[in-house]
Amino acid sequence: MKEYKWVLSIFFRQQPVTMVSILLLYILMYALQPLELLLMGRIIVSLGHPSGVMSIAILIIAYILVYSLKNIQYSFSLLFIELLENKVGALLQRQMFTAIAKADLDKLDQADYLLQIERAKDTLWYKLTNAVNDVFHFLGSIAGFCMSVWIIARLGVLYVVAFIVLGLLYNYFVKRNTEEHIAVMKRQEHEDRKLNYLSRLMQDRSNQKEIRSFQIYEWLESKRLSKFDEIRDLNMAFSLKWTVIGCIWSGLMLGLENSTLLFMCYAVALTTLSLDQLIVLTQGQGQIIEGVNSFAEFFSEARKNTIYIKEFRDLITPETQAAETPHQPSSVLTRNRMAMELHDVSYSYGNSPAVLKNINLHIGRGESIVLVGENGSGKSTLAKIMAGLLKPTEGRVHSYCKTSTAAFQDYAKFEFSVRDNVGLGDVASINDNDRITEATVKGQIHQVIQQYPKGLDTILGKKFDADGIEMSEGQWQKVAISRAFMPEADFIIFDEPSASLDALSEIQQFRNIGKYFRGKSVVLISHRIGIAKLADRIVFMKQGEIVEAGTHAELMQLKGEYCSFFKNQAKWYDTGDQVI
Ligand SMILES: Nc1ncnc2c1ncn2[C@@H]1O[C@H](COP(=O)(O)OP(=O)(O)OP(=O)(O)O)[C@@H](O)[C@H]1O
Repeated sequence: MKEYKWVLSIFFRQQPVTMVSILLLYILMYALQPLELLLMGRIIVSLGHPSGVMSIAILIIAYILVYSLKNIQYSFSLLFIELLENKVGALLQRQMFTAIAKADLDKLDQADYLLQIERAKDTLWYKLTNAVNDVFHFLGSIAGFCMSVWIIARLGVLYVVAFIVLGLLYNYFVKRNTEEHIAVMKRQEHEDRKLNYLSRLMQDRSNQKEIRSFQIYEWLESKRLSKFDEIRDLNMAFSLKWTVIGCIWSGLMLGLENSTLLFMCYAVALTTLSLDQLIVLTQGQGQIIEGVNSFAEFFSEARKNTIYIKEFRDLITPETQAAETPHQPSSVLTRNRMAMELHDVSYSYGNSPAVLKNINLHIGRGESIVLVGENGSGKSTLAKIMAGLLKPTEGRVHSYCKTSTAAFQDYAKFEFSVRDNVGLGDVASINDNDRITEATVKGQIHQVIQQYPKGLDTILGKKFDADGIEMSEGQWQKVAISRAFMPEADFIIFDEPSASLDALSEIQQFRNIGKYFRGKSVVLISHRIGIAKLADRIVFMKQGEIVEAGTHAELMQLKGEYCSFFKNQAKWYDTGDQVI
């Protein structure tokens, strides 16, 4: 119920007038039901006295009025609910995407977090307004239930007790069904994600090359089908079991309900009950049972919804940051000289062993550093920590630079215009043609864009625009690099900015980085060892640790890890060039 309170407080804060209006409409709707019952009883009594034609007419008009009011109320409450859904939904959706944008990057690879996002999306559009709707129904049904009990109690308290017992028996069924449904739901969600993944695999363009070349369509399809069958069987088993139980239970309940009806008919025969009272009682029986049922259904739905709402709430609630280890504030001199300091930084992805261990690194203002090391030695992880995309599991990072920019090997491909793709590097200048053009020159994609008839307005990608341009991987990378040239940054991170570039473009790219970022702090990761020679300092990493650091000459003289790494790579290239 904590979650329901949270949802209601959000909705009441955002849309107080709409919420109060819906609440009043619901109470009115439920209170009108027993009123209908009363009027019906009165009409039947009046029919036995033909002299009161006028009073019968008034009663019938009142009955029609109440009936119409109920329908009008229903239509309006639907309208208000839709209004709530759109207004509050939009706000919460924004909060959800903000939370995702702020989450540690590592989380976006974790199954639990991805499932949480799926549940949150579901919650946003259905479960939240459902929760509000359910609460209103619940409050309304309490009002209706109380009125029905009052009407029936006047005919005999025993009837009220009997009808409530009948309602409770119905609910035993609902309770058991809910418990099992929750278990099935949880299991199905995991399987659904796997099924969606397999379906996406087969429709995603980037996978089609491998799927066709290796002819793995049948294998994938059988995997998808078997997952589909597994989910279907899970659902069918649940539905079948509860359909059978439901039939038996309904049969039993019908028997019990009819027994009470027979008893009431017997009372009419004995003239202890009048005909109009019998009608009021049979109607009232339905309303009381329905009332008890709606209470049970409310709690059962609440149990299911709570799971989702809690996930949504956890997702949009920022994590409380662990208290930072106190440290000596850096002196003004340090701040003026340093761009970034890393103290005893370690990092683990989830519960896996640490992939970075006790990294201590100081990067000076205007210094260029190249991170070198074998695959998996932790270079990209370190770059992401420097860029603030990952928070160190242990240790501290101090950045003394105001603005930074980065280009990563797994760059984003936005299916927007060239202008947007490049301009997003500095959103404030997204319409500044001169700056965007300048960035494309630095990123070496200007000449290609010039050939497009729509120039900077050319849409990249064909998913949403038939006239869109499909770029090659290297061209896409040049667009990503151009983006990194947009901001006036004083700290620059390039994680393999040339992985997809041809050899000449690659050499030019490194020259451009040196030329346009002269005087700035640059951290560069590259597998092309020759460019390391151009850096002020080379940092060699192995198994998550910095094992050597120094200039190319110093490290070659050391004849350690870097020296043998360099020699091994250099023998495959013509080392006569400045850049290998
Ligand atoms: N999202 C992730 N989740 C779990 N482990 C990861 C993740 N990304 C990287 N790793 C692990 O962290 C270690 C370091 O990876 P990282 O990408 O930082 O190395 P790298 O030196 O940049 O490698 P490469 O030269 O191949 O790009 C690897 O063992 C890798 O398996």
